[in-house]
Amino acid sequence: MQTMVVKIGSSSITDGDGRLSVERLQGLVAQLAEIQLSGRRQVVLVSSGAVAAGIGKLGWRRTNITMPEKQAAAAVGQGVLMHTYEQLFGAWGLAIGQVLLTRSDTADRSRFVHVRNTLMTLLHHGIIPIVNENDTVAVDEIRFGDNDTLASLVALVTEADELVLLTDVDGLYTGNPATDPLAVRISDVWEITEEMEAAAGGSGSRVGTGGMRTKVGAAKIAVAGGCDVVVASSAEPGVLLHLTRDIGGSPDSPGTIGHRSAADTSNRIHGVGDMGGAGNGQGSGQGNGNGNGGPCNRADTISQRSGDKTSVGTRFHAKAEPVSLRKAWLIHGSRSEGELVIDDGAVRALRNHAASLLLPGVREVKGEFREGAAVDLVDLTGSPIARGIVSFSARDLEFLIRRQQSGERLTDLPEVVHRNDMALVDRV
Ligand SMILES: Nc1ncnc2c1ncn2[C@@H]1O[C@H](COP(=O)(O)OP(=O)(O)O)[C@@H](O)[C@H]1O
Ligand SMILES: N[C@@H](CCC(=O)OP(=O)(O)O)C(=O)O
Repeated sequence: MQTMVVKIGSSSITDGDGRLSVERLQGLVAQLAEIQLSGRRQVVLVSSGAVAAGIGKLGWRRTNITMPEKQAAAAVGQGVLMHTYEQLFGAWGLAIGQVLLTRSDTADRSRFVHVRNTLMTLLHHGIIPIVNENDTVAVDEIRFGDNDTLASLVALVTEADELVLLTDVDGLYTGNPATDPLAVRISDVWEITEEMEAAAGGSGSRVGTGGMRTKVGAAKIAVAGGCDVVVASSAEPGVLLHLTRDIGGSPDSPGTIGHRSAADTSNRIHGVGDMGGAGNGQGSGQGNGNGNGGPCNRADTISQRSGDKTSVGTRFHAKAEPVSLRKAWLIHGSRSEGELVIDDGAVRALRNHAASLLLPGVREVKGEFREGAAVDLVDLTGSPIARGIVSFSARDLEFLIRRQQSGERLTDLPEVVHRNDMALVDRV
């Protein structure tokens, strides 16, 4: 069965006063339950709202709140949130499981694997995982900080087919629609450009965190791993039902956004994805009905397809040749513990010949790390080339480099970073 990760932002589950709105949650849960129970998808929910729910429950005001107070509010609110979900999903006969994560849970490979096993086991038993950042313990160095990024990693971990980011706006616009009345919605994105990233601004609400910027960042991660991403409005009636009813329909109806057939999903992360039949709208932007002028021109250059009134939200299409889960994890999930400066010959070998990194290509070792750590491989100017799992500790590597420089011939050494344990930064 296909897996769909749905992230609901704080702005979508709170009322005008910033308090948790059970009514809004009810509508979304009803859709998720229908999707899960009909067998159309197995659902993973990433839900924000702990801080908002806590502040509402405690009667605090959001302005001038300190970090410990925010974390205390999350401690209260997470309970309120899960109690609410428990009741709402329970009414449909569905069980839920709470999964609270920090960045360090994905940075460490073995914890990443444990998180994956837990999520997969919940899914196997038909239990809906409800994921949030573990706000009460997360400090800056180990924080995702926004649930969009967290949701994209959850999509990678669960090898999801689709990540839906539900928010208070119906997609990515050519500018922030809260401040730019001429901004138009982009309906399909085949390649995330710098211009597009620049158009994505911060949060428009009092309760939201990352705004569109973190959603585009999340989309970048998920599409590299072979997962389609849709940014859509939670307020649109039946939005999730639209998105899941439609595999194989006509390209422009709300029901046709999905393009992956059930048969081609098994290879979605490890193999080559199939974009068959989904090539519509690729290329320059379509007319957006705005006539001439700035926003119109901007839309034409930054969107592959703008101003489409019929589709749901913005769909970021998965890369046709996704990287393996391990490589996606290396670049986006792991935390680098050091740096290897490599010479130009090694850069060429890595980039052009898919080679492993051998000792003669390593010029310098920076940082303290043990064998098996994730390290960045940078060129002589310091530009990042790749990240990989290193076979030696920093100390051993330095020792080997010194022996090599003194003229000793070192044979039969393992690769410093094996190709299978390496991801090039510009490919992921
Ligand atoms: N280019 C853009 N297109 C659409 N929305 C944008 C854009 N730039 C900034 N935004 C803002 O992003 C907001 C959604 O993000 P956010 O407030 O963080 O919501 P959530 O709580 O759902 O994560 C929108 O309300 C909008 O004001
Ligand atoms: N973990 C926080 C939410 C952080 C966050 O990213 O919020 P949002 O931008 O509304 O998705 C909470 O539960 O309040």
